[in-house]
Amino acid sequence: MTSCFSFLCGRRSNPPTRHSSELGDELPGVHNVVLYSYKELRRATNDFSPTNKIGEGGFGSVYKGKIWNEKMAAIKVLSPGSTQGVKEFLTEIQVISDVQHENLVKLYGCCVEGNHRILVYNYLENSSLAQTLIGGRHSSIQFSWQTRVKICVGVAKGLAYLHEEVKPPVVHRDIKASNILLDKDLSPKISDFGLAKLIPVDMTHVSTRVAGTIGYLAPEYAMKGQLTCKADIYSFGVLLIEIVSGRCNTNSWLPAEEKYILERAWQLHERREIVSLVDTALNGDFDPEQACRFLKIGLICTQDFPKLRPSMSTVVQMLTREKDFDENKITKPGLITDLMDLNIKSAPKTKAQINHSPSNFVSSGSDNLDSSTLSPGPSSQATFTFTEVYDRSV
Ligand SMILES: Nc1ncnc2c1ncn2[C@@H]1O[C@H](COP(=O)(O)OP(=O)(O)OP(=O)(O)O)[C@@H](O)[C@H]1O
Repeated sequence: MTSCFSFLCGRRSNPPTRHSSELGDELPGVHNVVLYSYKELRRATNDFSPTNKIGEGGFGSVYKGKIWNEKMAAIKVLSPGSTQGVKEFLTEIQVISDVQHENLVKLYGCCVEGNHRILVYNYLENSSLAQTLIGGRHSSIQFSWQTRVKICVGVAKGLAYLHEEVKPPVVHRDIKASNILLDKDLSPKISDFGLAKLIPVDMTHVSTRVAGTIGYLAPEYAMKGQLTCKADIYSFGVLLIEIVSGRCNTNSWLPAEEKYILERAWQLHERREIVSLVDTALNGDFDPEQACRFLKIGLICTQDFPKLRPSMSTVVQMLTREKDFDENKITKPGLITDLMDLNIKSAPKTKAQINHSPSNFVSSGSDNLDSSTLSPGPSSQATFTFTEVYDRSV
């Protein structure tokens, strides 16, 4: 047994079969991860039956299944042959095996056997925000104003924990609606840590190749590969406006001036009509002062200049009214259209290129990314990775 994992002994009355693993050599010092056998997970999912399939992402398929003590789990199977996926698999384990917070998804363990790479999480009954509130898919869940407030504050608290309590700080890099899962009480859990980066405490930023999801990408990160916690804060700002408005950040079917949610929010803010962005599905049943406040905090989080974006703990205080802000100081946010103009008009070709090969382009299920122009279509909410650009990953 060469594994460096420390297993969770004593917590289980009848733990799953444990296997020695090459993963231990790849991730020395990883704690608190249970190793499941492939046989056990096959049994749990009825041989990965399509009827137990609950989702599909860039990583591979996700199945529902009962693990050793009748506990329901979400079982994420990495597609065979995905090099990028293996990297994300390892990052995911490294990052979330060590952190615990009520607004972060819980990793129960993993399976590493032969070519099989599988992650096992706690199962969240109400799927993701992308499949329910945002994205226009059919869902019977009613998102009242109070539920939306709970979701926004919960996600903000989860991020504040990652940025300010975990050492070294963790930048998630892919905050978006499909990575916010909801439990049976509609409490939010941030998921998908495959792109996360640990920021050394003595560094102001790390330079890295760009990965994430168009529509949520902070301009300085998309253009220069400069990654700080402020990139997550930008993505959170976009998500916050999506939750209040009940719509996706980009919708090509809408008239030009309404296509991009951030642009729309800024126009309406300037006209002092931002309240009209609040989801009409609420039928007016919301606190207008609080809703406008949330939308303005979304604009503050997405300011073009990263220093103007508050820290996540400040965002939590702003959302919960513990801290005020001066709305006259809100300037134009970093807009996706400006970013696209820059990419198309001025970036050297090698810098603007996105490589489509499966090893470095991560896209979600049926989602389609028009990467030649960086033009976001109605369903361009898939995670992607630019290559050859800022290839100085830390
Ligand atoms: N712990 C979980 N509990 C319940 N459902 C889950 C869980 N994890 C994932 N899912 C479901 O599986 C879907 C796919 O998840 P996955 O994280 O693989 O991809 P994604 O975030 O949708 O896309 P991408 O890979 O582009 O980021 C989710 O949208 C969700 O519906």
